[in-house]
Amino acid sequence: MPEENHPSSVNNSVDKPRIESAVREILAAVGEDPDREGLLETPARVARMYEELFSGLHLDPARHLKKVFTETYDELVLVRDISFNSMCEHHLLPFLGVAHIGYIPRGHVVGLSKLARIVDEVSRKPQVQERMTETLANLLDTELEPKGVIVVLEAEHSCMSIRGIRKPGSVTITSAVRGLFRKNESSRAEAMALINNKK
Ligand SMILES: Nc1nc2c(ncn2[C@@H]2O[C@H](COP(=O)(O)OP(=O)(O)OP(=O)(O)O)[C@@H](O)[C@H]2O)c(=O)[nH]1
Ligand SMILES: [Zn+2]
Repeated sequence: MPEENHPSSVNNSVDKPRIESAVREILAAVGEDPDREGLLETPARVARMYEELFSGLHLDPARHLKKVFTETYDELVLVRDISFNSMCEHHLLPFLGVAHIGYIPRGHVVGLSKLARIVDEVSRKPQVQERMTETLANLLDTELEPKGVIVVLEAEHSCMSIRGIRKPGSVTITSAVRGLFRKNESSRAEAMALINNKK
């Protein structure tokens, strides 16, 4: 089977040699010696790391939501505390946290793991937290056509923790609602209470 069709292969759309030469340039530009022993393999490591961290650029997360199960259940389904890490597009530093994904089915449900799979895949690209939140909400809304969708992300941005304003511990919360959650305040409040009801 060719590598690009192998299910376990990371996509090969990332130009690793190009990343390697760019990383050598950065090392030289900051005053390092890219040829010293400890740094010799660094450009190749960074290239492999970016291939992993940006793999979402070349994947379609909607494919995880194509297989559904017919169910009459039409109350809230909520998976809370799905850990994720993404990359801030302004500084290329990670933002890390948890996603809470809820929806009210309309005749069919999706496997619970698929909600975590789409969080993983959507997270693996340079972006801002607001867009990641909207992307997840739109994906669920379009693919599942549920009665409602709620997505809440809580994350710490390392561009705010380790540089610049340096406020470790600050948490950014974003939310996106669709359908019933947009119109119905009590449904939204119920979902938010479950999300916030942390043990
Ligand atoms: N809205 C939003 N802003 C983000 C996100 N990630 C990082 N930022 C912000 O992006 C902004 C970029 O601001 P700039 O003034 O262009 O860059 P900067 O001089 O490095 O900013 P400072 O971080 O304030 O030093 C900063 O305020 C970051 O905190 C995000 O997911 N959403
Ligand atoms: Zn940033």
